[in-house]
Amino acid sequence: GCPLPSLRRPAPRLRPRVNHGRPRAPSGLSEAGIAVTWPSIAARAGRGGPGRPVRPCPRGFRRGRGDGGRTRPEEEEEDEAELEELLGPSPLAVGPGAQRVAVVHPAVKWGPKKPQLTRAELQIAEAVALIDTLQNWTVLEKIIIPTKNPDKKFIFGKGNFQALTEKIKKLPHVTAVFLNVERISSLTKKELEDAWGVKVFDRYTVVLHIFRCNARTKEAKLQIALAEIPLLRSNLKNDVSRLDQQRGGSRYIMGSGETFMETQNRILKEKELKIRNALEKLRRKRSLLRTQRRKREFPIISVMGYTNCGKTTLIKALTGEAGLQPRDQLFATLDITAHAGYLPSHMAVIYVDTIGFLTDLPHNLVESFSATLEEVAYSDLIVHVRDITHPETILQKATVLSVLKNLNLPSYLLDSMVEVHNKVDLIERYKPTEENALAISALHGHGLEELKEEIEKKILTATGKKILTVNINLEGPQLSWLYKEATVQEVEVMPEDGTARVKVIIGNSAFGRYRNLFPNSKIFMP
Ligand SMILES: Nc1nc2c(ncn2[C@@H]2O[C@H](COP(=O)(O)OP(=O)(O)OP(=O)(O)O)[C@@H](O)[C@H]2O)c(=O)[nH]1
Ligand SMILES: [Mg+2]
Repeated sequence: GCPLPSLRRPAPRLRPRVNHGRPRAPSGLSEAGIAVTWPSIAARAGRGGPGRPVRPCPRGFRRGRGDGGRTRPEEEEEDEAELEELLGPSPLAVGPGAQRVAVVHPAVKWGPKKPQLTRAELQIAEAVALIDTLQNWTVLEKIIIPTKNPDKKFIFGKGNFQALTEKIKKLPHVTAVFLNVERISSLTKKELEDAWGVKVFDRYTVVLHIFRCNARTKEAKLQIALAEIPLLRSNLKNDVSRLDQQRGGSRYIMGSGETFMETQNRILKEKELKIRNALEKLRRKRSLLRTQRRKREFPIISVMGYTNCGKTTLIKALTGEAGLQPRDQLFATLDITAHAGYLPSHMAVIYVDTIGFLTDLPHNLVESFSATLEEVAYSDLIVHVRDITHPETILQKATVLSVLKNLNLPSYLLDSMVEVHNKVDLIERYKPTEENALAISALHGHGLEELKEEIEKKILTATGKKILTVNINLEGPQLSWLYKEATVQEVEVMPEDGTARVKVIIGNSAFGRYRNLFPNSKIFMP
């Protein structure tokens, strides 16, 4: 089924809490709208340093993503009404019912279109995984049909088509055929449906359906609605030309001077514009969020990788957040969500969970989601997670790297990327062949300490921060200055001489100012 969750109301603004003695919670982030989820501190007793009480988790943090930071409730209600309208039922929706599917994969036999890296069986396996992702959908039959050119209007040769039609007709329990090509025209779809007597879906429709079922936030829903527009447009063209053939010539809508086609096209154009505007509004809010993030200086780590490689599982393991739900599904995560965690030196960071990648992801869909991925440009580090047990792990890596390249990310982000080889619990004595790659099991928690060390090293380089210990006089202003300008991690008081050793994470410019202001303060570099 495909439940349609109702639109969530923005939560009220939250006030950040002052918090000394341990890393501050990145509270300001939730103010600006992104959901930052904060791991339970109680589960990390001992992290706060010896003898210091461990504070409970800051209250009021929302789980998942919402949209906050708005001021006028009337304006919000208007937006909400417009969104409800834009996100109403789609004519392209596949419907919630169960489907028993025959997967038909046209395998290219020869010629320039022959895929270099992917074998037909693996492509079929991915097609089956897409179907299995959908509740109530099952694969009854897998059929590979040789073809010369899958992009042609008629995907199969005449003989093949007849054989296939006979085969499908002999499968009485099948309710739909999933033709594993990127897209078929609505005309071809209709012809095939007439010939086979069942519904016919292409990759685009199936992926779109999965997205629709998994979308939780307004932004994801809007992006899906946007991805549907070109499909609606081409359907309209086909429908109209079919009508014209039947009736002979265009019809005018009474009194309007517009043909049916023109009216429908105009309506579509208006809808597209509205969706783009609504998305733009959400994005403006997010850029506000970015400035806030910058100001508060919480390093951001984007966790990326092929779908189902274990991104969500890894973030769950790194943040100890129980609410995260990794699923053995493709595109389980559709929305960018942020989650707070600590690095070994107690530095607070934000991990960003992202949408997974897929080879041959329909072009329009990638486009409608690339804006979401552009956010990655504002992170300090990318962690690339790979499912090292997958037979196509090398192709998957190539796909991810090529998508990342097309996002126009700053080169330092690509150069500093951390490559993580996940699911090593499934392979005996696994050793990465790539230099610098880290072997982990996100599920069983192996290799996570090393990973955190590596992340911390790179984050310190990326953000130009240092970790150091300074000696201060408790009567002087140093301690409160440090609390204000840097992140104080530990304060070790020496009562006999009224001083303290303070461990801080400090940016370059703040460090320069500290040295000017307190030239006599002793500094211990690590
Ligand atoms: N054996 C094993 N399974 C793992 C490991 N990490 C993740 N998995 C499993 O892989 C599946 C996918 O995990 P997710 O964390 O949802 O993957 P994802 O990359 O977030 O997937 P999408 O959001 O769909 O792109 C789940 O069934 C996890 O339990 C691991 O280290 N070992
Ligand atoms: Mg996920």
